[in-house]
Amino acid sequence: MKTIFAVNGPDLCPELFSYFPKSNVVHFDSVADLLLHLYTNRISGANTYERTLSLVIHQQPKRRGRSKPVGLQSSPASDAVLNKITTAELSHLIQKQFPTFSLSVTTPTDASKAVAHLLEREQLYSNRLVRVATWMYNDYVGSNEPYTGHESRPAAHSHANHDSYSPTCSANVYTMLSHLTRVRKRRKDQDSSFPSSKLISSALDLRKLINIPKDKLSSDHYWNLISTWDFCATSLSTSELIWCSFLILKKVAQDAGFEISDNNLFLFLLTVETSYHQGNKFHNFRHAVDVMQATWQLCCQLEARFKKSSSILLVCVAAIGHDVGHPGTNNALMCDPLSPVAQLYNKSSVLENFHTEIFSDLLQEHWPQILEEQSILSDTILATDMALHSQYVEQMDAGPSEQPNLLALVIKAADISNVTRPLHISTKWAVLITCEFNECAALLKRIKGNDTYESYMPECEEPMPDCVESILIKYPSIPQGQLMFINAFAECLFAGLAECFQELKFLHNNVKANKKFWEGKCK
Ligand SMILES: Nc1ncnc2c1ncn2[C@@H]1O[C@@H]2COP(=O)(O)O[C@H]2[C@H]1O
Repeated sequence: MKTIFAVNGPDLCPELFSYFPKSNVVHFDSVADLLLHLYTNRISGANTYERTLSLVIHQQPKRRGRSKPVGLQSSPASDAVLNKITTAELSHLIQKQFPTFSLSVTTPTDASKAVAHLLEREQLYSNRLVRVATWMYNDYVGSNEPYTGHESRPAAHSHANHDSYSPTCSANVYTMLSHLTRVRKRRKDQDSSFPSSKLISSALDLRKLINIPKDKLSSDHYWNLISTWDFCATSLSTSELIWCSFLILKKVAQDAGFEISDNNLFLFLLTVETSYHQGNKFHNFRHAVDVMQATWQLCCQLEARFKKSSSILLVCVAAIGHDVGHPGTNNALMCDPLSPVAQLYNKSSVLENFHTEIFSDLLQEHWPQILEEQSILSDTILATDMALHSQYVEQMDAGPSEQPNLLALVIKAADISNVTRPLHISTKWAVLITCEFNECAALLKRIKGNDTYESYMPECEEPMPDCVESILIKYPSIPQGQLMFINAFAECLFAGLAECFQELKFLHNNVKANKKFWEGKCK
């Protein structure tokens, strides 16, 4: 545990410092300052709040004197209102705004207990593979024994980390099950008694968090970047990714007549960003922005074919949320060994169902109007399940009367469109997915008990070289892998799309050109 955040000047008992150095306690005078600090560190990458366990010790205000729950108030001095929330409310707000953070909130009274508990877990959690296994399998603690699955665990043990919401001491170690459980509880209780995230957008000017050089902002720099197929999300910072997403969504929302203020749109995007695991090599916010930009570009090409102006907005929103909470693995690993989340979804489109449910909850809070077309959201996200790939390709081949839903086809194409980007961009995505595949293989080996967690050496940690030839020297297996993926999945999809929609012929031409290059490298 790197830091303890102390909010509102709590009395910290001396016992605490037998576990933890005093110098590592950071004090905040207000909840607003704490939130700004969390966002700033996350956006800059200084602390993702995923690799380590963090703790907030919150001094609850002495006198409240309010009759309504905070979430229902609209005070002009919102930051003052924000500062009056209880520890339970702060814990709830943080879990809602920073869903993937392993950040616990506690009272001064429970602080020592919480610190001891977190320190006990922390050493294990510092290993990336143990973290991923914990997210997926919930009760998994990274022992070097083979893991056999959720069903086979004794009941008492299987919920060891299933932290039901406890206001005073919730040792919040992120897991997919706890995320889903919270979302389901919110839906069931419709709990308006807890603070609405709107409290944050009315208290903070979120635009100020986006750190971008002035000269780039004042010109058409980002607008030019997002308006072409040469968009390269891998070379953008988190601030720039949020800014590009803001530009796209503001435009398509305006065209569709779906009102959202700039500050609420920033809050939505910040919450989407914190719903992705920044430490994943491929399935992270960067991939989400890449897929949304591709989706938007494809929609611009196909614009005349859409019956409703809201379609483009809905599919762009679906695209940015289509992988929220992704553990950086795959459905096969979710199902074998059986994870609790796979069990809940009956092993069917497990990750896609999970993303849909998590993202619907996020939209309910931040942009409920989008949920008026809930079926578009779920149909498009579910369409990204590669288990359905051949079904889509076959339907397209069967002729116009059998054609699948156009929006589903667009997001599906966008999801694997990295192989149709210009070669220097496509190669970078290839490296990232290859590193993620390698990590999955390493995890599987440890789950089976064939290697130890301690021996794991993370890959792709240094910056990637810029030119294709240098990348291939470092990652010689890329050409073979790309050829396999293009031959097995991508080429038939883009050929089918080109056949049905001549506007999308460029995708087929691009993938054929990239394939030729990879073939040349495999000779
Ligand atoms: N460039 C690529 N090379 C190999 N596999 C890819 C590539 N891009 C996408 N994929 C695979 O296609 C899948 C699409 O769905 P997922 O995002 O679940 O996971 C993705 C990867 O498994």
